[in-house]
Amino acid sequence: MANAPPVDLPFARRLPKVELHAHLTGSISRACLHAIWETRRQQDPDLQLDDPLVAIPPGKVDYHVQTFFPLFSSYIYKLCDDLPSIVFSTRRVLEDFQADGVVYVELRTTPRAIPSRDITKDDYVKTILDVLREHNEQKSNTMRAFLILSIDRRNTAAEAQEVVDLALKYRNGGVVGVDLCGNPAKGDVSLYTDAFNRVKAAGLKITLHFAEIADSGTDDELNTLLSWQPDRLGHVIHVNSSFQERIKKENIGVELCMSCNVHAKLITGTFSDHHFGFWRDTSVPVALCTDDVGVFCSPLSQEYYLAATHFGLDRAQLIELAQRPIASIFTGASERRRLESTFKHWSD
Ligand SMILES: CNc1ncnc2c1ncn2[C@@H]1O[C@H](COP(=O)(O)O)[C@@H](O)[C@H]1O
Repeated sequence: MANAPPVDLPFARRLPKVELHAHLTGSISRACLHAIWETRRQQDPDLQLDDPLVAIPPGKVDYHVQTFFPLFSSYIYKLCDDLPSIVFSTRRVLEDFQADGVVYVELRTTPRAIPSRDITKDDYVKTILDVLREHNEQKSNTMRAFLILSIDRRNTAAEAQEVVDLALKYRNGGVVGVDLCGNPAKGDVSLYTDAFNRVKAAGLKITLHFAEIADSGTDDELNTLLSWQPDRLGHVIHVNSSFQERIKKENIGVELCMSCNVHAKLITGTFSDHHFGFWRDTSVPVALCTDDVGVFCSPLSQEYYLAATHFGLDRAQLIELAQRPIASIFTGASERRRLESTFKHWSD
């Protein structure tokens, strides 16, 4: 590769990629939301929801903590509130990741009941797992997809236990772990200690949103989160050197979402200031991730391209970087072997 041309977007797209931090509802493209809105409007001409292309204007990516979370509760959840919309959007999300060269994805989603349509949290999870299974069984598909269930920081301790119940019920049906997500400005995480202890005791994997904002990066909160023995951590922004050392010592995988962090102003500065620059020089598994490609509009190929551009990586270094998440996938040996073999046989 001595004289290989510099990394460009087509190369980053062709590169096999592993996506470990993608919220299902946040990964729905505006075009897909628009298609759902068109269908819903045909069924119900009195539909009281704006066109997604108006509610979430094309090109707008500057959502921050105060505007980002309401986008889901006040809009997208209302639009995607029946099983056909959930099936349609999940299929599209899988197609979009695969078309971008992703070969392995662990999507995550918060179990959602929709009482007005008689949909339980169990129905919601089962519906998504059916779509994932249908995708994985299709031999021509080059990407395999698995599911992480999220506990939202707005959940009560009992609701968190319900998520764990579902994760355990469907652990042989495609659920590989449990996440803690939601507005980092809300909630007291110690409420979920029993729930995550149950996840760990059952042998399921744990990933946690970690120190996304200064308020959720207190020593108290981070000590509680680390006491649950997470396998991976998302964002990892407001982390002082003593927590960095613990993460390194315990070799916990880090899921880094550059575009989200820059556009949502979760970090100070821009791409070249991102803490990817710190973690890339450690030996922990590093995974570049999209977080919410439907909102921040940067597919995984672009995240790799941005890393190459802002941190001076050549093609060989990018291929190496793309393999770093394999050590921290939640599925185990057979998928790990498949991914290692994919990279071994891949040539540009
Ligand atoms: C900025 N980064 C983030 N930090 C924390 N939580 C986030 C997030 N991005 C998304 N979510 C969580 O994922 C839900 C949408 O997908 P699902 O309905 O679960 O599939 C949001 O409601 C939010 O709680």
